[in-house]
Amino acid sequence: MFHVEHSDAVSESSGPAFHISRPMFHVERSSAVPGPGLRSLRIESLRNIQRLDFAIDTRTLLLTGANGAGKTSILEAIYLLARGRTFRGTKAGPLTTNGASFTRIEGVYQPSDREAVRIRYVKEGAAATRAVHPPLWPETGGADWRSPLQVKLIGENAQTLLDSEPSLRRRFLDWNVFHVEHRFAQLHKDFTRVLMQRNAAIRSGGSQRGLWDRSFIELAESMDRQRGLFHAEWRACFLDLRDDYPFLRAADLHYRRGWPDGRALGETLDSLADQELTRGYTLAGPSRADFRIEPGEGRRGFSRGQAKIVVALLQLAAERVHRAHGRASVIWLLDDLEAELDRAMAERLWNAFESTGNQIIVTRVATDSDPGLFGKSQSLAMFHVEHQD
Ligand SMILES: Nc1ncnc2c1ncn2[C@@H]1O[C@H](COP(=O)(O)OP(=O)(O)OP(=O)(O)O)[C@@H](O)[C@H]1O
Repeated sequence: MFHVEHSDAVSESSGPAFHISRPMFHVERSSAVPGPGLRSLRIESLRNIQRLDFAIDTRTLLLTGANGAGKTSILEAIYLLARGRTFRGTKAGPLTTNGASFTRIEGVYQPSDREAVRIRYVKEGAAATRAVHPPLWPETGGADWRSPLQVKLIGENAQTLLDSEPSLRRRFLDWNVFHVEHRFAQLHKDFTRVLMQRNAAIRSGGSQRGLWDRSFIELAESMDRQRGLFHAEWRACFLDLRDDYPFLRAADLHYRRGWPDGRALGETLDSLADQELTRGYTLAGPSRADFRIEPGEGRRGFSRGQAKIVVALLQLAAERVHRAHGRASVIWLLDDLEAELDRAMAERLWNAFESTGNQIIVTRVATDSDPGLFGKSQSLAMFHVEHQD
């Protein structure tokens, strides 16, 4: 089937100021049954979106519009459905539309292997709830890391991952480890509990510290094993993807476990005993783990655009690992993918995302009806998002 449709922008929202067009551009070059993906999205009172309701019948959804139109807010809505929290910092202000009392988002997601699920996120004041019908994993109550809807975001400042505090990278790493080995969540929880007890023992003089060391070391080694296994596969996928980007020719992805290689954790902790008493917390173990991209060839770092590519490749590599383990497919949320990239790089990266075969929701700053490099997609609907102040 091949179908291209152009139409003028028509308001589909009942809100006075927010508009999304009917598809301005619709292409279906494949007759394949649509794969897993979000089939519909309804938003009420999220940022500048008073009301929005639309169906998605393509693999790629392109949202175009001027700055501040509300494109990122649509990605945010999908992210809220998937993870129950926003990706924007507190600087973005309250997510509920000024003057409204609640935010409600509803989506229908079609997984690859079972009936469609309806996911609803509601936030009223400080309280937020998320519900999945029918519930898929009653035993976990739908804890967000096992949400039926999985998303991976390349957003504004994606580069922060590379130069932020190690805690952000640890969270990123652990999130990805969870999706290969679900039992990692419990391990992480148990470890955090023992770490807190051990830290409390250090702060109260250290005499009870040894009581926690055995379980601390056992849990630490299990966590390190899981992280190490994931890293080995992740690194292999990253090195494979890296070959398409000459500036990454000699780059590598290293994992640091949180204590020196070739040295037992118990021995390391013994050697740090006095320092721990002075500092008041545990100085070695998985809570000090990190990962690094070494640029190689004597380079000291990456430009902003290069760093964005690196982060995108880290996400693509993680997705390959998850796929190899039979995990549910993710939806890519790509916010202004082209920003900071030259045309050749943007095209290369876009091809890498498209070749995953997963659903992609991508935004583009544009006020015309040109789909740009996304126009070559196999299955694309383009909407224009508009907001009139
Ligand atoms: N609580 C709120 N109530 C009403 N409007 C809000 C609220 N929070 C944010 N906004 C507005 O909603 C809009 C959100 O824009 P968004 O970031 O989604 O736009 P965008 O199309 O992605 O823009 P850009 O291309 O510049 O990234 C902004 O204009 C912002 O001022």
